[in-house]
Amino acid sequence: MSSIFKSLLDWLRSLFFTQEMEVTLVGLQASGKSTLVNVFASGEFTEDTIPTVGFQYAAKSPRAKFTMKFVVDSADHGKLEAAKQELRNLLERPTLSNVPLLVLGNKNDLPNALTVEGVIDALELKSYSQREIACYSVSAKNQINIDITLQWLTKHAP
Ligand SMILES: Nc1nc2c(ncn2[C@@H]2O[C@H](COP(=O)(O)OP(=O)(O)OP(=O)(O)O)[C@@H](O)[C@H]2O)c(=O)[nH]1
Ligand SMILES: [Mg+2]
Repeated sequence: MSSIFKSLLDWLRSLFFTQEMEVTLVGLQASGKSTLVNVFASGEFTEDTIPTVGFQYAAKSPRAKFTMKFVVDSADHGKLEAAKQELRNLLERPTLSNVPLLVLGNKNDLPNALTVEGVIDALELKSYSQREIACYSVSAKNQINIDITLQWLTKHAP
């Protein structure tokens, strides 16, 4: 990674951590949630092959505003139907009706990964017309589009 790009990313990360917000990261098994949490917190990709039992907890603030991210393995085509259903079930909950949502198609470094348009289609994101949804294609491994993800989170902080 170039040093200018790295310092930009470090700056975004520091902005992000001066804000108080609560982010919930949801996704199917092995979509890369823990890896992303590590990348956001430390900037380092650590090969995380240990599945999380229960939930992983980074930091919490009492004044936190609630935002949500939904992680999809964009290279695992067999799981997209299940991801679509789980997302639909989640978004039908009345308590989540006003929560901004960012969908991340992770692992875009893999050769068969869907494009961002492919993720939008596979998850039928256009059917949620009443809700604020953004969708990015990212790679926790190669740190692709982690900058715009941090920007989105910063913008949605209180
Ligand atoms: N190629 C590639 N592999 C990734 C990426 N992100 C995560 N992985 C790999 O995907 C596997 C699962 O990652 P985890 O972060 O453990 O996934 P998780 O969503 O936390 O999984 P559970 O805790 O079981 O729900 C690991 O082997 C990671 O190294 C990525 O951007 N690219
Ligand atoms: Mg995990």
